[in-house]
Amino acid sequence: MLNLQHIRRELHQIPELGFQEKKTQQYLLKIIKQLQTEKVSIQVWETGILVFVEGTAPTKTIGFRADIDGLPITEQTGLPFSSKHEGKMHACGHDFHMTIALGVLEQMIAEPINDHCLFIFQPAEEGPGGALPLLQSEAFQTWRPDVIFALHIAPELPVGTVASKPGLLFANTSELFLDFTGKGGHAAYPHLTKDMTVAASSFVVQMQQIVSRNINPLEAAVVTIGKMESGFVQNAIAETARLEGTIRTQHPNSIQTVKHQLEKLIKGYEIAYDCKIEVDYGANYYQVFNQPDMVQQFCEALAGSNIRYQEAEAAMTGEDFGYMVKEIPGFMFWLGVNSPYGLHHAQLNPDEAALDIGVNAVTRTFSTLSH
Ligand SMILES: CC(=O)N[C@@H](CCC[C@H](N)C(=O)O)C(=O)O
Repeated sequence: MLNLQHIRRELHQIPELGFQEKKTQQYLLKIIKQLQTEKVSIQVWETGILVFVEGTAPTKTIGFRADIDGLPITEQTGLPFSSKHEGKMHACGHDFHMTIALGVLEQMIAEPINDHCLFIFQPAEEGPGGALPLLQSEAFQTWRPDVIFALHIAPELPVGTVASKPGLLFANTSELFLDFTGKGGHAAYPHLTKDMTVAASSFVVQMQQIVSRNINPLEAAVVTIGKMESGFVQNAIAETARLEGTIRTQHPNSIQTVKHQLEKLIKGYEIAYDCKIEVDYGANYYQVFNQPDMVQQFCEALAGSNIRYQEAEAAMTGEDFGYMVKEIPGFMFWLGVNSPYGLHHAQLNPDEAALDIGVNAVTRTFSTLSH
């Protein structure tokens, strides 16, 4: 029987960024091949893996997706099994998602259900997005599921609790990268320069009015700058600056409204600060919209278990799984892992007791969705 805690800790130590998950892929393949029987087929796609388990009397294929990439965050948990990859961390729980998928795979092989099962180990959820190219790949078409589901850890929920809701669960997102170019010079002669630290700082503050003045307050939207870089020494004026952030909206059309306003602001800043500003929207994800009847079936799957279901609120987090449920009926749920530090925090430390809960919830869901 797989030791899930051990697997999670091994995966936790080797986080890799989107489409670089080579070690992770090798590790997963090693475990999957230990479980493989004549009823199990494997395909590799980029740095991801698809595992197909034949059903006993199939009428459809049920897909479960686990994302496998880490984040460019330096871990500060102090745990003995901390990341061995400098500057990278599983700070969004994908080590949990993979481990739970392996635990369920083991169960589905031991006790196959009527329908076929497809386990999708998907790269690059944090960016640039693996779900869309995977959906369009030949590998996926071979075993394209008829229904699909996924989970995400929830640090704020206690272990033993899961949460979901019919309809909108995760937001529409767009990454945002802004490059400012002005004119550098001596710190004592600002009048001879075009200072990009000042331009970019002012831009960060000004752009916060885009949402408050252009988006219907009843439709949530967020613009966040998570990283700001400019200059190289204390007594020189910065010639360039870079802002990196993200746009989140509850309504698909609001993303365009925010981008349109942002571009008007850029034109104004180029004139006011006599500079050039280039914008790049990076990866864009479609909202996760849960199929109501599948959420209902999820609740039914948990009946008689020790897992507590609660209604979730829509969140402004993004998920490229949204592209999958746009095309394939499906849903996503939150799994409580009880950590005082949240997602994308360098001290995120999910409770490993949630691994078994996750396996139980997903296994039950497979059985309920099967005819
Ligand atoms: C669940 C979660 O935290 N997902 C990420 C997805 C990131 C998408 C992209 N890099 C962006 O920032 O728009 C999130 O940050 O919500």
